[in-house]
Amino acid sequence: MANATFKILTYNNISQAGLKKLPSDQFHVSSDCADPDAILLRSFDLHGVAIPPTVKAVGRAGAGVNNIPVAEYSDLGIPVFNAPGANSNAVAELAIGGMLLAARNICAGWDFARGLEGDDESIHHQVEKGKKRFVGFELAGKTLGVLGLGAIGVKVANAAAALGMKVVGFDPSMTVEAAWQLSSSAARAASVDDLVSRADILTLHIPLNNHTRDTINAARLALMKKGATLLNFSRAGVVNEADVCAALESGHLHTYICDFPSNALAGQPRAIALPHIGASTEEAEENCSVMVAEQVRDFLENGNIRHSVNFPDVILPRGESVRLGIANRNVPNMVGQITVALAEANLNIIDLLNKSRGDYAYTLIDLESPVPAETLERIRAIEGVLSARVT
Ligand SMILES: NC(=O)C1=CN([C@@H]2O[C@H](COP(=O)(O)OP(=O)(O)OC[C@H]3O[C@@H](n4cnc5c(N)ncnc54)[C@H](O)[C@@H]3O)[C@@H](O)[C@H]2O)C=CC1
Ligand SMILES: O=C(O)CCC(=O)C(=O)O
Repeated sequence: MANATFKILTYNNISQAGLKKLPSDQFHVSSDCADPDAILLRSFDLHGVAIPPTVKAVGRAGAGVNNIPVAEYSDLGIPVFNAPGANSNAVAELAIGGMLLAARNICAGWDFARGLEGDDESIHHQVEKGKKRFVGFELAGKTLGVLGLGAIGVKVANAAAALGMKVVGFDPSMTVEAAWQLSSSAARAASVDDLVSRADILTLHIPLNNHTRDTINAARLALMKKGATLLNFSRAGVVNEADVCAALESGHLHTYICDFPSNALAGQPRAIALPHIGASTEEAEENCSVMVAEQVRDFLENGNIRHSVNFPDVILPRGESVRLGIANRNVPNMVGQITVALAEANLNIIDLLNKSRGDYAYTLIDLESPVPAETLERIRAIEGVLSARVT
């Protein structure tokens, strides 16, 4: 819709590169807005937050959406967008860094070196005497287990293979695109249990949801090789932290490297917890904000859906026509009832695209003439229609 002004509420620090995609003559972007058309956020937790009824879209400038009540928004017909792959390189590089931290005892060694006192000759003497405490191991030849072969997992697997590691992965829902990108040297584990039992180093790159919570628990830790290393740049909840601490204390697990500090981990000398910086590079922040801002803008202006986690991709090229975007339940006769309402208002359809995804569907309809308010209300009142909007 030309000259529309949309209000965007931001939580967290959204990179300027993305905000520039929302020109100020058409978008009011603010961290304080009572009636936003869309919300842009990173890790802010929206669970339990009552969002205003004006909200039409939510954009997560990142990958994980466990901080967003996606099912609740689906029932309101609100698409949740994310930025698949946009920060994957940043996380993959940090995961490789995490492996090196563990393999070469870098944090403990650096701590020791920074604590040395005396003149340089004395420091040199203490270094040569003390360094035997920090003997590590090389990555080449070790087996890396990768759980979750999506955007991040595949990049970690390929980088590890290039470092001479043997890579084994498990992902029952790997996409064809990810499979094309994965190094042909990577082996396929038969199950999570098989994967964890084969790994010298296990790295987790799965989303946190009801199926993946506590994936690494006492039983799985017991299957791991004695002295193995666990990396978690996914989410705190995909491991059972108490079980990880117990495995560190028994010595069965040698090191736990993660992006999620906690009081329990602070008391573990062989746990290294970074402050959720996996995606904290300028490049990743820009990529995520640009991708999600463009997607939210296209939805607000044209009703197009691209990279939503709860609705299908539905994209129609935009002409001069009036456009109607309808989110509905994926049940019979939705398009039938909608087109009857349009026909009875004497509205001629120029183009129509309807796609479904699981329990939900989305319909874009281009019309020759404006939709009267009562027709829009009639469509909204159809059982199964979740939201309807003219753009
Ligand atoms: N530390 C940080 O700052 C960041 C953390 N993340 C976390 O990493 C996760 C993965 O990110 P991406 O690779 O970009 O997502 P992605 O969606 O490209 O890949 C996730 C993969 O996990 C697989 N998967 C899901 N459940 C599984 C299971 N039970 N067993 C094995 N595989 C399973 C999926 O099939 C998919 O291929 C995000 O959901 C997020 O939680 C992502 C970006 C930054
Ligand atoms: O925005 C961030 O820094 C967190 C990134 C993240 O965890 C994700 O993209 O899933």
